[in-house]
Amino acid sequence: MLTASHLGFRYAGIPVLHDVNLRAEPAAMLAVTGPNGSGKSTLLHLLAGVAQPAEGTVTRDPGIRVALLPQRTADIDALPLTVTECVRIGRFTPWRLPSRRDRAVVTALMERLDIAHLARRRLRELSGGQRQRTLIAQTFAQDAGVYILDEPTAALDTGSRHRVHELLTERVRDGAAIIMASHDDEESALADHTVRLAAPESSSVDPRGQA
Ligand SMILES: Nc1ncnc2c1ncn2[C@@H]1O[C@H](COP(=O)(O)OP(=O)(O)OP(=O)(O)O)[C@@H](O)[C@H]1O
Repeated sequence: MLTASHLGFRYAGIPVLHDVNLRAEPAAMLAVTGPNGSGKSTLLHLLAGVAQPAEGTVTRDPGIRVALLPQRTADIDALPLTVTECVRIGRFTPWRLPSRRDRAVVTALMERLDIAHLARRRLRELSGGQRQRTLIAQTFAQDAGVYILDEPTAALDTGSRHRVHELLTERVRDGAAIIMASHDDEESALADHTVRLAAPESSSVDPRGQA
């Protein structure tokens, strides 16, 4: 579904990723792990196509839809969106009004992620975990073939975490590919495969880690 070959990336000449190779298969989950600063978010941006690699290639199957849940989404807080409007963006098609199915998908996800009671609240009025659940709902509203998730449950309590994990497992069962950055060993254990990124060069943490 999505393949990365010999990926390399630098910020202002400083190398972050070197020779990273991975493949996202249908009906499988891939965990991306590694210490802070090892380049997990950078790698996910390259895979989603929001940044271009300095070396190597990312290839996606023709027609495949890729949904990205970034770690930092400060821009969206500036918009005066309600929770429902934010989730509905996941179904957004500019040339038509939301269909009955769009509304049903949005409602079901809001109930699943326990944000239905917040429907009319603005994003900036939410707690960190409520906001994260809203953005997860927006991502899963997209009916994508590949979901790229950057530490999706980092801000969530145990109950919410389990809800998200159930959703991930279901999407995989339905044939999606999931690529997920995570610091949590229990969460990474849900994955079928793991890519571990090496510690940044200035750090002495786990120098064996190699993608
Ligand atoms: N926009 C940027 N400009 C310059 N350097 C950056 C930029 N974004 C990230 N970096 C640097 O690139 C390296 C990798 O960052 P990245 O956010 O990809 O790591 P990460 O593994 O996702 O970290 P964390 O676990 O803390 O989320 C870090 O050293 C970081 O300081």
